[in-house]
Amino acid sequence: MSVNDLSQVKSILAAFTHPTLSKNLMELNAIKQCELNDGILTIKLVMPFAWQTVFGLLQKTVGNELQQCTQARHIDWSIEYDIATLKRANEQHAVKNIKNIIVVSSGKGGVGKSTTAVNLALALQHEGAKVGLLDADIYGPSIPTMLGTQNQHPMSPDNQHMMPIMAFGLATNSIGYLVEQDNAMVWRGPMASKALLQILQDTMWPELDYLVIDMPPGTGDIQLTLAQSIPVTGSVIVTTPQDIALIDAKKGITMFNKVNIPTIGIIENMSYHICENCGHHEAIFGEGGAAQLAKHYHTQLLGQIPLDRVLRQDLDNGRPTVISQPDNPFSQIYNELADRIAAELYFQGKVILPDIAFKSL
Ligand SMILES: Nc1ncnc2c1ncn2[C@@H]1O[C@H](COP(=O)(O)OP(=O)(O)OP(=O)(O)O)[C@@H](O)[C@H]1O
Repeated sequence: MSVNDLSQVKSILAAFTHPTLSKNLMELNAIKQCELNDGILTIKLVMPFAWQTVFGLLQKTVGNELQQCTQARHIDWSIEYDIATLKRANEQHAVKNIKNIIVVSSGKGGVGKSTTAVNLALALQHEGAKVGLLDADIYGPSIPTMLGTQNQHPMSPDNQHMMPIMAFGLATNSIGYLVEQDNAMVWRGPMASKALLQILQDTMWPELDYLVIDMPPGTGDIQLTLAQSIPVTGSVIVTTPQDIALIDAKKGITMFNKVNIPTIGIIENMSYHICENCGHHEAIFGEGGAAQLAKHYHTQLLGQIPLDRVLRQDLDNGRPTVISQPDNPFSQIYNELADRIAAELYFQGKVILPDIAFKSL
């Protein structure tokens, strides 16, 4: 293959545009191999954020054009991930082995924050990352039930630290594994936030690209203390399109702004209902609110998740949709959401060097 052909291949790859690419693949320095041997074009990418679904789209979009320009019989595509560690708030509390922490919060209870956190964590893993999930929702630690791990308790090899509970490849810990739900509910502010921070610090996390934290709902003292103490890379706010939830979502954005945690964007859950008989989309809780909210606060509407029985049933059965039905369109929605969040985190953030990245307390 001539040098010209190779530069044409690179130009075609660089011309690929997608909402997850604020810089193109050349500018990202993501093209690590580009060779033609015996009619086989080998393309290897290394990406700094989870990107598997968009990688599939890239292949479909440019595959034919690449084959035409190189006359290759076949393209051998591959992707690896070297997920970047990004600057975070409260750096002095950085947790060993964890590159990036994404907090999932909501101004109001019951909007689907835990549902989103669980499916998002699994989707980030599906998209190529090593992922953990910490359930910090003291008022309703529902993640063990959603992952089917409700009867498990973390082991402590040294009576100080806890081994995470592994579920579908995720390293997890939850207040729900440790205390009876009713006991946790009565904890007062300082006690609750102290306990949650201790769980974060005392879990023996394996090396993780992303730790997703399911925060307690609301914007009170517990949430503020956590936001001021957890080494957070970015927050995502879950809301429904209902006015009352949107008002509370605003409080969430304001709280994170106050403590200098970037809000990566807003996820609108229960956005619409798809009629099981005719496929009609109905905006049960109203429409357009989350998009307006995002615009007003100069942030992004990251995705819209429909209200659907399947999502609830799968969680009630302890096998989230992303795991139990990977080909379901809802899993696709979560996978795309995961790519979007990982990319926004990267492009809105600042890469930090690994030596300070792995500093432990
Ligand atoms: N998009 C959806 N479609 C169908 N059911 C949903 C959806 N999102 C959430 N649910 C259901 O709504 C209920 C509440 O969801 P979830 O526990 O995730 O909310 P939450 O915001 O975390 O609540 P809390 O603040 O009380 O912890 C659950 O039964 C869940 O299965």
